[in-house]
Amino acid sequence: MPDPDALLDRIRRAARQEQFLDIVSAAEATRRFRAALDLRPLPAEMVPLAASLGRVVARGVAALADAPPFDRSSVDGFALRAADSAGASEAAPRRFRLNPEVLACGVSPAIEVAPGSATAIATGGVVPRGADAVVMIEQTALEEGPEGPVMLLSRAAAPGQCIAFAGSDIARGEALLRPGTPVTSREIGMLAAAGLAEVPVVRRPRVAVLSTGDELVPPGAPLPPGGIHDSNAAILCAAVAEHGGEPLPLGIFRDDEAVLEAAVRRALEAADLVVMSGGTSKGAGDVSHRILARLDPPGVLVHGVALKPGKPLCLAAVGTRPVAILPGFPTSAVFTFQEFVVPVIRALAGLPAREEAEVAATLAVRTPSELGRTEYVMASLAEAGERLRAFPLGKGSGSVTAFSQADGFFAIPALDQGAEAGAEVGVRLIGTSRPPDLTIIGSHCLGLDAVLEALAAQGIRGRTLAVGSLGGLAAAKRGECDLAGAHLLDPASGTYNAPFLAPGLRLVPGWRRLQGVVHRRGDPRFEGLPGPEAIRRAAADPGLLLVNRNAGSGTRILLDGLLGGARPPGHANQPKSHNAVAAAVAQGRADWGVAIATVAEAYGLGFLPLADEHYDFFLPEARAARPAVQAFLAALQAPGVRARLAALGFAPA
Ligand SMILES: Nc1nc2c(c(=O)[nH]1)N[C@H]1C(S)=C(S)[C@@H](COP(=O)(O)OP(=O)(O)OC[C@H]3O[C@@H](n4cnc5c(N)ncnc54)[C@H](O)[C@@H]3O)O[C@H]1N2
Ligand code: MOO
Repeated sequence: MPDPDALLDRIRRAARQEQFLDIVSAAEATRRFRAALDLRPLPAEMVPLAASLGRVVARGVAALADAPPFDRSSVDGFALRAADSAGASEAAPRRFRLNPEVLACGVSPAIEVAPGSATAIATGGVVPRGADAVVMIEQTALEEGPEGPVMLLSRAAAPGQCIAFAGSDIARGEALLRPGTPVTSREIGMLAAAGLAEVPVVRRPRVAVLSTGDELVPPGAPLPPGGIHDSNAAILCAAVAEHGGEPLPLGIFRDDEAVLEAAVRRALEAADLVVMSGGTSKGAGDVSHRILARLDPPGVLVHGVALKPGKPLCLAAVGTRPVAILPGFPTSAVFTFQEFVVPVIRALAGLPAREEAEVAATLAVRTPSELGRTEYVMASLAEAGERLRAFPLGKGSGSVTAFSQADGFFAIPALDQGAEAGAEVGVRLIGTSRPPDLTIIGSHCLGLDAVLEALAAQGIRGRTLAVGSLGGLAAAKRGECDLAGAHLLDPASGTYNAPFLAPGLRLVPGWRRLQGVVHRRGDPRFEGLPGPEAIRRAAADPGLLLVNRNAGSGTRILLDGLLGGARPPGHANQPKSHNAVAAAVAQGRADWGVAIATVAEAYGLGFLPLADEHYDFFLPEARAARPAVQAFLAALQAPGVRARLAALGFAPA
């Protein structure tokens, strides 16, 4: 175990080199940020009842009216004096003179119920003076007497029977809502019943959201080479609204200090809080934090947090107005936003702290971590018997999907270099995701989406975790998934998947897909060659660059077999998906690779067939009876799914 002080010293020195001169812990960053801000809820404003949904009650709201507003009959029947009914029975019914009025809803009674009399009343009718009970119509009969109509009652009534008394539900002046209550449809119903047309709510904090970066284009606009869609602004604005704020999307700004400074100054005038993303690290274009030095004090409070994702986070205040510059990487941006900015928005919005839930899980694979930063690892959860298993998404800070698709995250402490497979981790849950009905781990295939969509239409939620064919097989053996998708070639027998079966596993046939060499159309070095011949020539041509695949993938096993030990240029470039291979070839970063026909076509690439491989599923016997698994097996055979698979280019197994 290294000496922690010496380690911290090393980390500080490294941080200085990185120019994060004052890197602090997450707790210290939070402390400094909060100390500089005024975190009381913003002032109240009155809004119409219908507009109060989702807002936060600013001050106590008292009822303006009783509910019900009068003593009200809760049945259809007759209002009478309970004392007159004493002794009534089927054998000896009591007789009541019927008063000449009928108290429908909304009718104000004119006739007092005198002893020995009764008045017909509807559910919701006003109980008339003199009456102290209502009897149900089913317990009565009517007849015509010598002095007019008579009601015969066959059961004695108790005083107060079938009457809802005025104010018994809501009493005028009663406190209905307390400050800090989020208004839902339930609160709105009570307020309406108590006569309120307007509600005092906390003014929503206005949060200006700016994206910076020359490469950014808004979603919907075509991507130029090197361009990226601005996803941060979209997720941040939506998250602002989710936590009681009002987003002000201010758009995308180039890495131009003067333009950005003017935008930040405008944002500070219009908003209660300013959130930027991008340009906070150390690149030449990273200008955002420099601007803050020129605004009103106290300025930058924190720049650099010993945290992953999120190291370059910059927290500042202009007066007591919070400014956060989030790292540009999407996972880093949204993670630091959730950790540091959401509590501030909620406080200003008058909302209570967010509820946080944590579950215990066993880590499925060894997870390395950078020394010196507390690393938060986004993970998916899968049920494995009694226990939950945590699978790190392994997508890194630049991923857009890591935070959005994770069930939660766990921490690896700053002084650890990783966590071992089998370690117990506490996973803090994100959002409202619950474990899926069906977990499929292994090699991902586009065809799987056709099956899972059919299941989704039946209300069955499937989840796929792409860990490669061998990873899926291992997970199936450990009983951590319902199915493992695989396309594993056994070179000795030339067959797929079956040779890899282990006790307790069953093989479910999936479909066949064509693997082949992908190249740019028209490239004379490939055009027209048979696949295996193309590989032999390409491997011998030093001018051609390969894009390989990751170890453990079925495609890599196939390619390794065909290369026969050769390591052509580009061999070390090993992305994890068919799409990455196709993109590298299409964009000219490589000249050839191996991928499936469906993907080659999607990228407009030339395709030279190599192998008709089988994509099947390993099914742990212990899971076979689960309804979601049975539904999956049925969907695999369904004509609609088969047709979709065929349309995508997948052949029957
Ligand atoms: N030499 C060093 N390089 C980097 C360091 C470092 O310490 N030394 N830190 C790394 C870490 S950690 C992070 S996190 C990132 C964050 O850098 P920036 O905040 O400066 O972000 P950018 O460089 O502007 O962008 C990074 C990345 O994210 C994409 N991006 C930016 N904005 C958006 C957006 N609105 N929507 C979607 N994607 C966005 C951008 O295109 C880049 O790909 O720096 C490391 N580098
Ligand atoms: O801290 Mo950065 O957010 O690792 O990727």
